[in-house]
Amino acid sequence: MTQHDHEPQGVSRRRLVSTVGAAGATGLAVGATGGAVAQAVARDGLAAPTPLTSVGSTRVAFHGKHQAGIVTPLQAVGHLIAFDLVPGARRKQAAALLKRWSRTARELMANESTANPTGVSLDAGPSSLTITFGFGRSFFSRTGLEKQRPNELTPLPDFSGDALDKDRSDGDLWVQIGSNDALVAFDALREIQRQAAGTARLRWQMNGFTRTPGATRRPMTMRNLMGQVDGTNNPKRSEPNFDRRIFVPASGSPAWMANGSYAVVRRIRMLLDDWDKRTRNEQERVIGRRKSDGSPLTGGNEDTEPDLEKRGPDGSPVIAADAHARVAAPETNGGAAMLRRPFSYHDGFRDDGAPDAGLLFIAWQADPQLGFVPVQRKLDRGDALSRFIRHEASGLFAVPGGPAKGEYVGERLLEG
Ligand SMILES: C=CC1=C(C)c2cc3[nH]c(cc4nc(cc5[nH]c(cc1n2)c(C)c5CCC(=O)O)C(CCC(=O)O)=C4C)c(C)c3C=C
Ligand SMILES: [Fe+2]
Repeated sequence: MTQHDHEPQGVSRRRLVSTVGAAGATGLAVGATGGAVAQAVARDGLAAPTPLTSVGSTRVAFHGKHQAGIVTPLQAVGHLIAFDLVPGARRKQAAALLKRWSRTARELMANESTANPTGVSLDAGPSSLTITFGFGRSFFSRTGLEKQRPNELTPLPDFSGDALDKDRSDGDLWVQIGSNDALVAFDALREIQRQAAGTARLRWQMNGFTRTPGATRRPMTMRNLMGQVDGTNNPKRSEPNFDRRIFVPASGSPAWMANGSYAVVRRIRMLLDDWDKRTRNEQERVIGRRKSDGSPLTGGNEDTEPDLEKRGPDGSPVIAADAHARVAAPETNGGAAMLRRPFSYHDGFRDDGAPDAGLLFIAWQADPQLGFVPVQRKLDRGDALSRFIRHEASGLFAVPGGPAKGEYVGERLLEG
């Protein structure tokens, strides 16, 4: 079964829209891909062939209005990779690369790759693989396409809390890979990197993860490495202004970005040893929500709207003035909204023994100047969470709309 519009079928649509961007677990209740059957061999010690589980058999469509990997339920494993064009590579070589990458993405996402030289993903189904492509600001000068460069790629401002590593920021081209199987994701990563040879070289790579589908009794919003329920108040696809906030309109400008979106990528390290020393109450005050179930401190359950006006017996707001959820909320930012679809990361331990771990924060919006920037400006000034996090790398990428049949991603830019 294919996920049309990048959503699994067979799942309650209501539940799905309410958990988009946080929904590693929502991908589990889907049917099997036609013909995709586990390659188990019936011999001593091995079970007879059985159909793939719903996790393995779920396929996300490559073609569509939007690229896959934006409203697709978040997968268990993610790789983010940025490339720079090699000296001498121009528009023609870039177009050839995007053509190769698109063919690979289409085949791998359909589990129909004939190449598969590594064999790493041979036994698995498509496992909700998505491969999403974007262009950084520097791409346009390297390829002589400055006139096509969207204003939305204006560099993000410096924020006072930034400690950015330039070598792990930005890039001409950006690829996001997601899958519910780590081997499938790794194989896609290798293939994307292999095909870049001679045209683009790796600038940086980051590896992330979230919860595995089926790990919880029911689909639940994911938790980040601070243990918080994260993704609750994401914009819902059922909301009338969802598309307007997240995607460039079909009539939008530049024309090649129709139905596309802008991805803000921030590598945010969490100071977990400091965080873990705080009491549960202190931690909950920092966010404004309960750790147990993500419900607002003003009461109710995870889906209850926080009451930002409510005051406690001493007259102070129950959700503190600097609570992250208050400072970031669209209601306190003139409606500014973004779709957060982050992966967690863990890259071992630092010299002081602290985990090098945090969030690969990815925010999707129609215009980062109206989504991420005003919210981050405000968080930068007075967010209780900022004492426990460090922004270490940053990128902003234009992610064109989904390819039509026979088209490659970015064709409208590169052949326009
Ligand atoms: C600039 C945008 C944001 C950054 C950077 C950011 C970092 C960040 N957030 C968490 C944990 C949580 N964030 C939550 C809510 C939330 N965060 C943002 C924006 C940024 N977060 C928004 C717009 C919202 C929604 C606010 C609202 O409308 O209520 C929550 C609460 C649950 C939820 O709604 O998701 C948590 C928890 C971390 C750990 C982090 C950096 C590491
Ligand atoms: Fe947040």
